[in-house]
Amino acid sequence: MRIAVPNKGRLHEPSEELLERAGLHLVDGADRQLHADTVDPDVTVLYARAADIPEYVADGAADVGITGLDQVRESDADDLVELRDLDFGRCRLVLAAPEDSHVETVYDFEGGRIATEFPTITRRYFDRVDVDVDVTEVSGATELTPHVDIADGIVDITSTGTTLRMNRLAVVDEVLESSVRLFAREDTADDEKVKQVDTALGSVLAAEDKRYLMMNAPEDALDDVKDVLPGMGGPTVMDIAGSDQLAVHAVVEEHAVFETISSLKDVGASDILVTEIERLVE
Ligand SMILES: Nc1ncnc2c1ncn2[C@@H]1O[C@H](COP(=O)(O)OP(=O)(O)OP(=O)(O)O)[C@@H](O)[C@H]1O
Ligand SMILES: O=P(O)(O)OC[C@H]1O[C@H](OP(=O)(O)OP(=O)(O)O)[C@H](O)[C@@H]1O
Ligand SMILES: [Mg+2]
Repeated sequence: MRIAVPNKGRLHEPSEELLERAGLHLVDGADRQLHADTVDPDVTVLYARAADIPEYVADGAADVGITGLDQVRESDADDLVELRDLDFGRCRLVLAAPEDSHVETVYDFEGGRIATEFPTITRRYFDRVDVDVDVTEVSGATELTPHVDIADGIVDITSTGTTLRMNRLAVVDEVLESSVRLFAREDTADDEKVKQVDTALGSVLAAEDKRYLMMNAPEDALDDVKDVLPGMGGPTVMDIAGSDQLAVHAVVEEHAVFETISSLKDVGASDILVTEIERLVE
């Protein structure tokens, strides 16, 4: 079973980090540029350009892929199914025009020229809104093209908005909201190994916004402690040898930790520990 992962660029490191955190540790090999073995002898990692990954999965060179939704939509690859939003590489594909142009809506582009690294998505978008434009594919520095009379507008990626601002471009419309996805082919999406990898990656995401709370509490405070802990399936309660205190463990939403600790102290809990959770399989 092969996982295609971006070989460079901004998605490379976070993708590898996610695999590591999911327990799919990469084993050092001679050519980590091309592929890497993992601790699971049945799972290998194949490195490819972010833009090529959908095609690799569609062709069967890999069984699952990790890349941006923009790349999946831009590719001609059919029969791909999205398994999971991996919640990084968040960006927007937007239609933008020079700030000083008279363009206000997409309809003002009728008969105009659009430069983009995403010609497929762009043509599909203009077809949908029924505006006739000439789409030119460029391979970088898209933001410059309206200023050198190559285009009247662009469709490009933005996240902080800095690049658009620096190039005096204003957003006219949003074309696509993107983030990194785990995807497979239709015919392999239900394979046991594919599901295992999906579950492992999902377990990292599920744990991210949770914390594990451990505390001691007097027996007669247990009901109050339970009331305070929203926890998943109630807290775990254990006797402490030679003590009239109980040990109470629970999983709590990260955003609720601050308030929960105050309430726990109020009802008599002590020695409260908060720890991160590596993975959580529900
Ligand atoms: N500014 C950004 N913020 C968040 N995600 C982004 C941003 N720019 C790109 N991405 C996401 O990362 C993916 C890959 O972009 P990246 O810049 O790493 O590679 P690239 O420029 O396509 O690769 P190459 O260097 O091979 O041309 C994009 O398709 C998109 O999903
Ligand atoms: O809204 P911002 O935060 O400014 O991000 C948007 C920029 O980020 C990407 O470029 P990248 O940095 O990947 O450089 P590249 O053109 O070499 O791909 C994208 O192509 C935009 O140019
Ligand atoms: Mg880039």
